[in-house]
Amino acid sequence: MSLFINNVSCSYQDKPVLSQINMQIEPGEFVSLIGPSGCGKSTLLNILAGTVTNYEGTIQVNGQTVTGYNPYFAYMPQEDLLFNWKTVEENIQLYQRIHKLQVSQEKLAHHLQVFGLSKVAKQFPDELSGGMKQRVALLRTMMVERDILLLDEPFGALDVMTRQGLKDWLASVRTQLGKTILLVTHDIDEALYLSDRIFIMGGSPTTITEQLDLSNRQPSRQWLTEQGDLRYTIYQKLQQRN
Ligand SMILES: Nc1ncnc2c1ncn2[C@@H]1O[C@H](COP(=O)(O)OP(=O)(O)OP(=O)(O)O)[C@@H](O)[C@H]1O
Repeated sequence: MSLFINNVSCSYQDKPVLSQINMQIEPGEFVSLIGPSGCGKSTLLNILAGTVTNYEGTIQVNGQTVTGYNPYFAYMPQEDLLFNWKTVEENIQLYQRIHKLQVSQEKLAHHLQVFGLSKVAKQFPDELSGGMKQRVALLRTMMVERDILLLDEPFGALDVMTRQGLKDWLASVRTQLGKTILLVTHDIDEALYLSDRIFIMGGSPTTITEQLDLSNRQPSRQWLTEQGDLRYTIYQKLQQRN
């Protein structure tokens, strides 16, 4: 589904945080949102997810204006928030029930396999590595069957190697997911590796200062090592706060 964010501005207690944010995201696109800490990235995701409502501007999904809680977005917050007393499978099923969805055992088994989680389906989250737990959290979010995934620093708490493994994995399954994905990250390499486009946030109040089109790249670790100039350009833009 397409997502248009039109002139979105938001303040907390009269202090402007976001100003005139404009983004046009095409169906199936993977875009990253990168910006300095505290610039309002989570606020924007919360506006989309319907939990922050005091904003100006409009959000459109497939040309329809949406407000508040709506059936288009699945939101994965920074922490995995899994229940340690439920197995992997039960965590996913419980989340489905909370969202009033029914999922067949067959479909669940298929998704567990795509996510490389079949062997741990009967295990408890605290028996798994951090990377595996994040996969469970991502699968749980994805199975809510919304068309647009909002991922807020999903790999933020992981060590470098686990993080790289998950990036490789997400790059390999993203086509099978068939979703429009908006990823918030602090990590320039993560954004370069995974995205069709990168939106850079900056200024005070925050707006979109730049967007980079990477849709013609062939993402690989080799490609990434050759992107020194691009990485430096993004880094410089992130330093320009005003
Ligand atoms: N509920 C709130 N009430 C008042 N101020 C808030 C609230 N939520 C966020 N803020 C402020 O708004 C600004 C943007 O916060 P937000 O969490 O959206 O930024 P962020 O870019 O996601 O940060 P980070 O990268 O550190 O996660 C910050 O200055 C924050 O302190």
